[in-house]
Amino acid sequence: MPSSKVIFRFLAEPTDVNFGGKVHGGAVMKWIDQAGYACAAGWSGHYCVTVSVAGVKFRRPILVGQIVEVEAKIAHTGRSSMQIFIQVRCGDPKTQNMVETNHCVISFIAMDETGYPIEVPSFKAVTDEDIKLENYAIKMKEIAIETENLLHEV
Ligand SMILES: CC(=O)SCCNC(=O)CCNC(=O)[C@H](O)C(C)(C)COP(=O)(O)OP(=O)(O)OC[C@H]1O[C@@H](n2cnc3c(N)ncnc32)[C@H](O)[C@@H]1OP(=O)(O)O
Repeated sequence: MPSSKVIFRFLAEPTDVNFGGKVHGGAVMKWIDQAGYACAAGWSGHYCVTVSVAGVKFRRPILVGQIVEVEAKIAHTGRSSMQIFIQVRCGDPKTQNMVETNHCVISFIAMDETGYPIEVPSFKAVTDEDIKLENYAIKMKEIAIETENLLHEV
C-alpha cells in the first residue's frame, strides 16, 4: 500500500521574506505545490502535474526563523486525479506550539510516459475524519471545475 501522507518540516529563511518582513504568499504556495507533488507522486508511482488549487486562505503570517510544517495527505482519488488536503502550520522552534496558517485542496493528475493521464490507485476513506476530508475534497474539486466552466460560458 503506498503512503498517503507526506510531511515537510523546515525553518522559514530570510530569502522567503516579502517587503513587509513576513514570508511571501508565493513561497507558501511553492511549499504547498512541492509537498502536494511528493504526496501525489508517492501515491501514484508516476510523475504528476498540478491541475488546480482550491480554497487557499492566508489565515496568519509566517515569520522568519519559525518552524514551518506542510502536511499533505490524499483525501480523494478519481481515475487519474488525486485531491490532496494540505495544512500549513508554523511555530516558534523553542516551544514547538504550532498554529495553522493555511489549508487547501490541491489536485494533481498522474501522467504516463507519453504525457497522458493514467489511472491511480484508489483511496478508501476509513475514519470519520477521512470521510469528512474526502467530502470536502470532492466539493472543492467540483467547485474548481464548475468555476472554470463559468468563465468559459461568459
Ligand atoms: C508539479 C507541477 O507543478 S506541474 C506544473 C503545473 N501544471 C501543469 O503544467 C499542468 C498543465 N495542465 C495539463 O497538462 C492538463 O490540463 C491536464 C493533463 C492536467 C488535465 O487535462 P484535461 O484535458 O483537463 O484532462 P482530462 O479531461 O482527461 O481530466 C483529467 C482529470 O483531471 C480532472 N480535472 C480537470 N480539471 C480539474 C480541475 N480544475 N480541478 C481538479 N481536477 C480537474 C478531471 O476531473 C479528471 O479527473 P479524473 O481522471 O480523476 O476523473
